[in-house]
Amino acid sequence: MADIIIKNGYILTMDPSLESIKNGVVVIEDGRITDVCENTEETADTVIDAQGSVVMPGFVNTHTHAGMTLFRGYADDLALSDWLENHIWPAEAELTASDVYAGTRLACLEMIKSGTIAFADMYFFMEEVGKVVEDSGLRAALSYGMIELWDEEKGKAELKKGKAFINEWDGKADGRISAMYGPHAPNTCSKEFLMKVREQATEDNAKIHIHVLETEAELNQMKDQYGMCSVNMLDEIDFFGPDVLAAHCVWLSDGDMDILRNNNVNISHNPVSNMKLASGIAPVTKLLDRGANVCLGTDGCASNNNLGMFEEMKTAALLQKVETMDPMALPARQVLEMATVNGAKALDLNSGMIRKDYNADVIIVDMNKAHLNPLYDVPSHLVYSAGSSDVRTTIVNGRVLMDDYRVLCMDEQKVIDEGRDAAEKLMSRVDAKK
Ligand SMILES: N[C@@H](CCSC[C@H]1O[C@@H](n2cnc3c(=O)[nH]cnc32)[C@H](O)[C@@H]1O)C(=O)O
Ligand SMILES: [Zn+2]
Repeated sequence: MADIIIKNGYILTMDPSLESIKNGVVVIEDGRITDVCENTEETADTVIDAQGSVVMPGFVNTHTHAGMTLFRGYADDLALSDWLENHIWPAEAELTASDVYAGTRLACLEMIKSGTIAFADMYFFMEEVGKVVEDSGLRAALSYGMIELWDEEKGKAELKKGKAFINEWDGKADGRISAMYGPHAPNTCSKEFLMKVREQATEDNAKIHIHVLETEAELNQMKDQYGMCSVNMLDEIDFFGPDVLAAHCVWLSDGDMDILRNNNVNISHNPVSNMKLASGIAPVTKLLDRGANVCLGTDGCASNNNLGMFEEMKTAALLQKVETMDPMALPARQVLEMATVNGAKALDLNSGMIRKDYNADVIIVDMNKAHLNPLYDVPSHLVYSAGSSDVRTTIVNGRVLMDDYRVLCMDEQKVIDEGRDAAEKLMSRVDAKK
């Protein structure tokens, strides 16, 4: 007997070798998908009727700072350097472990409710993030964000923290958690420090998560300092590889794109954050045309201001169209791939498709809504019309985290209340320092 059978749904497989099934069945056992078909004789403990819904792989959010939910709407409408240096960093200086715990729980609740099954995170107090991910049932690739600022002693201490986190957390929660090194960016970490991180990551067989060329200011700073851009500098020190997840990559030349593609670097595009901070427009269409693995992230809640992947998909599609002045650029199906298949590839997850032997990381999207009717084309609706609140069921590793809009893995109201309380106390400490 299987654990779960989902029946009567439109199965959007995202599997290039298996077309979508109009009225199909997904069978789940021991955390894996064991069958995807039109009909089954199989029985299960739990049978989910997905009538009028789309059954699809859950989203992979490849760049966020989950704990930053506490700064949602705190400092809007500012440029990145002013925003970070004068608002976010002073506030983050007051963060405690329990704040990050509360903020990350709020983030996980939001992600489960909006159909995200895995996320890549870079922040402080990552042990707290690990605990939240372990309990919530989600998957995550976690990194302690290391900022060195050309201070050798600070660099040593940061690398030590990064390594300790990896030693303790990589592979935890039945393999749902992986740990990465998180050197913040080429303009907050020296070349020497980045070389050390690369060496250490190779030795520990750990991946690397880093911000790259998010702003024009970074590009200019790099040119002044090294006489070349971040991508060239990182290439020169042999930093790149398929184990690198580079967030943003906005200010790329054609040569930079070739370098990223040739080194199989995973690129997290975060269009809402890039638009809100007026960082610029990443050349996503050109990267995808070259065959690069471009995935999708929301960035933190202070620059977005939510973790919804539906909104991120729509924004990505619209932004490329207006950037290239080509309405055919980045069509719905391709954006969906970025948010599922490509994200899973970047984090090395056996997820991102509804396919036999893949992880049972499945969401059910309710199409019986005014804004989703009539329905001609499923990918089109998912990208251009649907929203976070249309997700009715979220399953990760074969565990139902949300069933028909009811969150089962945490007390929703308590998580909201505790997030609000933590933010209020944090802000009174920040105000007292002013
Ligand atoms: N150990 C470091 C913490 C780094 S966590 C990662 C950092 O990235 C910051 N961050 C969030 N969004 C962005 C972004 O879009 N660009 C650059 N940094 C960001 C975030 O606020 C946090 O300070 C320290 O002691 O400061
Ligand atoms: Zn970021």
